[in-house]
Amino acid sequence: MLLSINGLGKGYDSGGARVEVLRGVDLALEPGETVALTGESGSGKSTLLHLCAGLDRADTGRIEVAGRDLAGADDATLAALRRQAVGLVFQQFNLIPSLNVGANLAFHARLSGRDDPAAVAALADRLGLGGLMARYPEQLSGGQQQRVAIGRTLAARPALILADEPTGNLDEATGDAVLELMLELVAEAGAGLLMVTHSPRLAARLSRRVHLSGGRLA
Ligand SMILES: Nc1ncnc2c1ncn2[C@@H]1O[C@H](COP(=O)(O)OP(=O)(O)OP(=O)(O)O)[C@@H](O)[C@H]1O
Repeated sequence: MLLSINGLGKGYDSGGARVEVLRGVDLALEPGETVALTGESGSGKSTLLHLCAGLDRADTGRIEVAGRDLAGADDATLAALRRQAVGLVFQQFNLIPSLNVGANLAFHARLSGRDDPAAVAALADRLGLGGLMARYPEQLSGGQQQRVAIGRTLAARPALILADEPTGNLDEATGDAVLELMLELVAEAGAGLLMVTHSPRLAARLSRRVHLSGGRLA
């Protein structure tokens, strides 16, 4: 099992009151599965993704990534997990402005100890970025920047990819093309994907859909 979530609970203190956002979330994701996570604004989708990435800690329940329990893990273990097993793609591309495309692509692979220049070059070609390696993020279109962000994540070869509306910033045609490419590359890598989207149309392109409502998944 790549991702295993049982009875996950998370709340926040907000203006003196406690708001329980997740109230017993269960989810299992196998390698190679792509799961769309839908839910109304404020239902807790980003909260769930952050917990899966080890960026925040749950109040109750269990969450395991590639067999490692995140609840009991110390900060160093969580940081290592983020470097080696989990890849994140956000709506904001979060590219490093002072690095060119080639260096942005290699950055996470280096951090995770999987820097392989030939593999990065092949990935760049697949993403249609081969001719843009010397450019800087500000010299790219939104769709190109998001392809770099996806490539940077995939170059580190994470087992689990967490994506928060990865095409939310792009026009429909560009977003569709970028998603198609991402799904192809994720499938080739045999990785698992959990992707937040507001779009039922995009959700239908993934192998399964789960809906977050009232703090639980259905
Ligand atoms: N750090 C925080 N402190 C207090 N409340 C928070 C915090 N983070 C999130 N919340 C609250 O938790 C709820 C869930 O937020 P979250 O961002 O997970 O929802 P979401 O489903 O991703 O929403 P959207 O689709 O609008 O991005 C919201 O009511 C939000 O205001």
